[in-house]
Amino acid sequence: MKKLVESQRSDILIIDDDRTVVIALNKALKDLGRVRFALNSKQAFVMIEERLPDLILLDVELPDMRGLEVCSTLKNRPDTKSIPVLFITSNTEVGFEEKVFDVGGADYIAKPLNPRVVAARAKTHVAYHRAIELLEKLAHTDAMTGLANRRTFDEQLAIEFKRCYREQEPLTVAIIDIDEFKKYNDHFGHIAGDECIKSIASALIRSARRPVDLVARYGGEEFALLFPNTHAEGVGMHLDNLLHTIEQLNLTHAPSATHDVVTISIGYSTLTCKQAARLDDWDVVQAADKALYESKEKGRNRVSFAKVDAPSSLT
Ligand SMILES: Nc1nc2c(ncn2[C@@H]2O[C@H](COP(=O)(O)OP(=O)(O)OP(=O)(O)O)[C@@H](O)[C@H]2O)c(=O)[nH]1
Repeated sequence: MKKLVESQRSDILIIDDDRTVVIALNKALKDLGRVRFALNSKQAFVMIEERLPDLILLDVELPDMRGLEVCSTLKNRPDTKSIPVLFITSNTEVGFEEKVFDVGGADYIAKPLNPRVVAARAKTHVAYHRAIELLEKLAHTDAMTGLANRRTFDEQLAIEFKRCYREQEPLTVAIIDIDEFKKYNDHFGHIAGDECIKSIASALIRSARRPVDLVARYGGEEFALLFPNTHAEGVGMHLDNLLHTIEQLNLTHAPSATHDVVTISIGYSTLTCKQAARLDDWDVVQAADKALYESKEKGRNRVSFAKVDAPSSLT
């Protein structure tokens, strides 16, 4: 893990309007990676959009916005909240230290700057940030396929469910299961079974239509797809195409299986914003699961749709 954390070049953003400070910091930090600098907060936010830095060194007093405000803004944005912010200050006011931590600052360095202290602190924070990012990634990724894992699916489902209600947009969920996979494993062995799951996972990710659509490994030989802002009609044809895509992978199935090549079954369901107002996010998954069961019952290698039922407490 240490190697992975250190392998990429880090990106450090200095936000300070004092050019002498910028020059001193650049000299102290250039060995740690790429150093960029902004002279005010407006410039800084543009640079952050271009690329998320691994560390921000922030002057407390900027010409257009207070450093504390800049830090609060960053900590309130999902994409920047985990970036460590190190304040640079000559402020000796009582209580200032608390203010830095109150707005989510990682630490502060007092002027006059000591280049070795700056470099040491920066290095520690970059390493922490990298390690946390890596852990986050590992916690949300299925190790075998590289797809999003069940945890990511559950989290994203909860987010999209709320959005469905708030923005009055439908939300479609599909569950996919590899057909007669036990026969595949029994015939070819577990390692070949893993390779088969990986091939299907790659095909599913290649077939994703939009960046917002989520493809996850739901568990075992099951996958789950999330289509935000999408009606059932918008997804049906795509799912039919997925059946063909998997068939065309031409993965030879076990001799005892119904089809010569590996196939999948799909169930899907759509939640409208009206339903989101009175149901749970799991109701749409349950409905998709019910539809998957129907696909299996009807002979596999097919797509079925099921309406979201009212929860038992409402029926
Ligand atoms: N190789 C491999 N096999 C897995 C993995 N996860 C689950 N399986 C296997 O997938 C098989 C699923 O079998 P079943 O649930 O009986 O279903 P099936 O044989 O696919 O039959 P249908 O779903 O009815 O078409 C089991 O043999 C599991 O051991 C995995 O990560 N790797």
